[in-house]
Amino acid sequence: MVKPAVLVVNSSSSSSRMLIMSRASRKLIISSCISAFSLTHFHYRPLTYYASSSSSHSHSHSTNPPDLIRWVKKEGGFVHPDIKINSNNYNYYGLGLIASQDIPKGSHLIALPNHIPLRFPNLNLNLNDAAGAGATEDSVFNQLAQRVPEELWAMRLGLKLLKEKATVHSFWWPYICNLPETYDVPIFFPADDIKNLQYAPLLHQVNKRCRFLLEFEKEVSRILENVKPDDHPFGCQSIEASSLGWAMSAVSSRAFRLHGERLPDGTHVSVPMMLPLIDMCNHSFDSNAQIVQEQDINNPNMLVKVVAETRIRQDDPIVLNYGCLSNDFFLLDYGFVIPSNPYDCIELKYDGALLDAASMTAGITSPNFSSPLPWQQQILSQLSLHGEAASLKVTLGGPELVDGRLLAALRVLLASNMETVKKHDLSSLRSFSTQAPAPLGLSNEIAVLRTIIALCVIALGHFPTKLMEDEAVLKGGASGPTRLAAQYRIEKKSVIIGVMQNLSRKVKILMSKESESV
Ligand SMILES: C[S@@+](CC[C@H](N)C(=O)[O-])C[C@H]1O[C@@H](n2cnc3c(N)ncnc32)[C@H](O)[C@@H]1O
Repeated sequence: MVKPAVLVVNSSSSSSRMLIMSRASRKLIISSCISAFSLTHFHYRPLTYYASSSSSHSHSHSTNPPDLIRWVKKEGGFVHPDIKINSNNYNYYGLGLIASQDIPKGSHLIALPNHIPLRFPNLNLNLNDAAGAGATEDSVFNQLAQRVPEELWAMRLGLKLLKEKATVHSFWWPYICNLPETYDVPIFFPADDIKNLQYAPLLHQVNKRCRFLLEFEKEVSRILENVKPDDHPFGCQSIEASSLGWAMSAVSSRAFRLHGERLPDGTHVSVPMMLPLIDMCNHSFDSNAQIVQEQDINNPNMLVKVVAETRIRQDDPIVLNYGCLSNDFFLLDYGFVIPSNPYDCIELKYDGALLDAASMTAGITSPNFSSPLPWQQQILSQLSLHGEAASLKVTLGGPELVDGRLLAALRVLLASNMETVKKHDLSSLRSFSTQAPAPLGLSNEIAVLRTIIALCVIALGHFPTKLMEDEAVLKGGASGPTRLAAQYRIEKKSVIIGVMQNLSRKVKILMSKESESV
């Protein structure tokens, strides 16, 4: 079973695409629709790409692409006779796969042989040869790929996609023609809409990607400057940040991670790949199909297939679960937001002064989060919330509701005596179970939950707009990135409100238990 590792978005057609660095409030028009590259080499196609537009939210595929199902079958793949590509919900999810008849559970829907997926080539080159006289097309390509940090692996596979897009007789041309021409991911949002995401961890990621693309554009141009036409991986076309962004978004929104070669410890490396036709399936947490990889990656037979997990009724879309991801990942990589996403959460920095403020707001006198006692510091260190190796990122929301480390820290710091705390191990202090609803006593637990509720109030106050204002943006008919940004922040605020409501209910129950016990 594999999951998509990256994602897509698209929006309306537009004649310009922009990459924005919101932190510096700079709006950089990276290129006009089709840049003035020169087609100096016969075997290459122009690397056209289009920007996401701020005016509407619609996927943009080319108008008359080759028949993808026919191509997959011609290449030895299997496609169930009762599935077809559907464009009826085009404006919302883009294209998708749909059942034209009832399909029984367990049916094989699609199978792809080894040569159809698009993956990063295993070049195994000596990097010292990659520049200068000994450079070949592969070595130049490899040198570019080596410049991409591991965490931006989508860009690495994106380079391969751009290379194939530039090649006239590319084997993958029928697939590439079917890819959306635009993506609604935040790197293509106008500066104001990036700013309107209003949530620092996501803004940080968006800025990081934009900065990387702008820097990488320069590096690519430097590396390709003196490369001979025959060795140029992109047919002598200039590669701009916007085409790099297109490729990275195409991969991040459609790639799946499959098992690669087996390592000595028995595990497998995971290899991101683009899976033609399979990547036409849209996402649902309530999926009706799943990807199954049965063969070794080097097996020439069927590499990967999609199997019906449930009975699929006529006209139902065929949907995969892209993964239990937060809306940050869905938006950043795929360009959409899931309403009431059970995996969405907010990140906070564990900060003594902030917790003191929250605790005092909750009516707790003299909290000592900023100055924990030595025995409390010791436990905080065990929780990695104190000391040099501390990792201060904690979360609220999602399946855990309250980060176990945060919960344990609050319980310990609001505890009046060390002996009671020492009777408990860390795992019970971290746990939010109904069996042990208050490991350090009712009043300690009530103070802990009230502090978290106050923390939520502070977090909500950090958003520049109110929920009602965001909802008015949607009601006002905003579209494209403005709508997505509003949806995103509505969901983030809803996560916080959900945590507050849940904890308030728990406080009520604990208070009634407390009054019963008096
Ligand atoms: C793997 S592709 C699926 C095929 C795609 N719809 C197309 O037109 O080519 C993933 C993209 O489909 C769209 N998508 C998939 N599932 C979605 C969902 N549940 N809600 C909104 N958009 C979705 C997003 O644009 C996402 O980036």
